[in-house]
Amino acid sequence: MKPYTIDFDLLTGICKSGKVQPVQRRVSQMKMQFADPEAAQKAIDSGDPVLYEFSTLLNDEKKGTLAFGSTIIYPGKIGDEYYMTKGHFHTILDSAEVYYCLSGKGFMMMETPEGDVDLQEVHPGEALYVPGRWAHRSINHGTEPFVMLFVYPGDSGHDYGTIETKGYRKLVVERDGKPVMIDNPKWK
Ligand SMILES: O=P(O)(O)OC[C@H]1O[C@H](O)[C@H](O)[C@@H](O)[C@@H]1O
Ligand SMILES: [Fe+2]
Repeated sequence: MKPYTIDFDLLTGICKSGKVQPVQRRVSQMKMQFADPEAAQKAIDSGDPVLYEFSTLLNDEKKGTLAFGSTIIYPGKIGDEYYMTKGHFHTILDSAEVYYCLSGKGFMMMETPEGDVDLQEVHPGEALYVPGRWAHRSINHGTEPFVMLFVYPGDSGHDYGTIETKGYRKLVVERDGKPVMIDNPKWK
């Protein structure tokens, strides 16, 4: 493999050269992850908005490589729950990941299989280190797109199943105009 460079706009996270194509996720792709599936269905019926999109350079997906890219979580809510990513553990559970916030602001919701929970707010210019073993989900509680660069080991893989079946232990919802962390009533 040869070295290469790639552009990411420092505000929007968009790769203008088209060297990497974004993947979009809409409400219909994660209806059951929201606390209020009826609110999700309403959003689907009225145009099924894009919640977030990400552009990943996967490279070889082999041990020793790095995958990297940008992710954009759009502002909005489903019921009183903010737009967020599906979230995942890494298949190789002890694989870490670094995020760097380019613009907007938001949270990273993290939890371990043992039940530790950590919520970190990130602002432009801040890097976040997600150690191995921590599932991670990005949440936009702001009014602008929440944009981050990320880097993780190329062979780490994505385990979505655990989160899809169990859910996250905690949710972030809006109460009196402010984000608050609450227990997930549907957590199994
Ligand atoms: O994979 P999701 O939980 O849907 O999140 C979307 C993307 O967001 C991140 O920034 C990760 O680094 C990517 O690996 C991930 O695929
Ligand atoms: Fe990840």
